[in-house]
Amino acid sequence: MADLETLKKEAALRAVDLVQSGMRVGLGTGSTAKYAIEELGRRVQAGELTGIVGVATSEASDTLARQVGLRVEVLDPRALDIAIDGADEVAPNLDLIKGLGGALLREKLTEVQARRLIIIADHTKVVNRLGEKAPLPVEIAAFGFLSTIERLRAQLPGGRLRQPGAQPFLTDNGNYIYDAQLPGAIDPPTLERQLKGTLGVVDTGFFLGMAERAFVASPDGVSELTRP
Ligand SMILES: O=C(CO)[C@H](O)[C@H](O)COP(=O)(O)O
Repeated sequence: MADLETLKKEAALRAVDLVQSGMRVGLGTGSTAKYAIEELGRRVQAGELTGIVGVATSEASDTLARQVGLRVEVLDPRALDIAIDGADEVAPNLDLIKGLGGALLREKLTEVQARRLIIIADHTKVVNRLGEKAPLPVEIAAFGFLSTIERLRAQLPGGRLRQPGAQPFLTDNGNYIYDAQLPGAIDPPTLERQLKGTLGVVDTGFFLGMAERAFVASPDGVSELTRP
């Protein structure tokens, strides 16, 4: 049976097939998006794609993209033709939870400007409802974070500051992340509005109504899901 890394790569390659010469491409973050960036670099180096400009959603993806020979520019107000990224959960309507890799803010800032957001994932990321497996990452300002967490705990009690070691995890934007377990019955748009209205919250890992399609790889092959 194909291992998860093989599946991630298969999904990534399908998404890269949508990229054409001259496109401005949003470059996602994470172990699945990595395969898409590497393949884009390979096609550019091989001369199969020309005039590609990448806009990276994290410092890590920026570094990788340059290493594989992609031209990388910062995000400006121009639209991106396409963005390719992974996800932590993919709901049947293609609403997503993202941000376990910690890049949610730059991902959202970038991908909201993409004409097409293409998600790449292995089959373990597909869920019936958001929050089924993954926590919802909420990026919060480092200043006053204990107060912000108290406000968040009043809404989502089962959560914790992301702290892999002695110090809290620091995002590329100098912020912290609160990983919130979601209760069973939530309405993502309502919760998103509530959280975004909470003092100290910068953004959430809900990506609602943004993805156009998802390539999901399983041992049976790659299936293509589109937004209903
Ligand atoms: O949102 C993300 C990073 O902020 C990633 O896209 C998400 O965590 C999926 O990562 P992976 O492909 O490594 O499972």
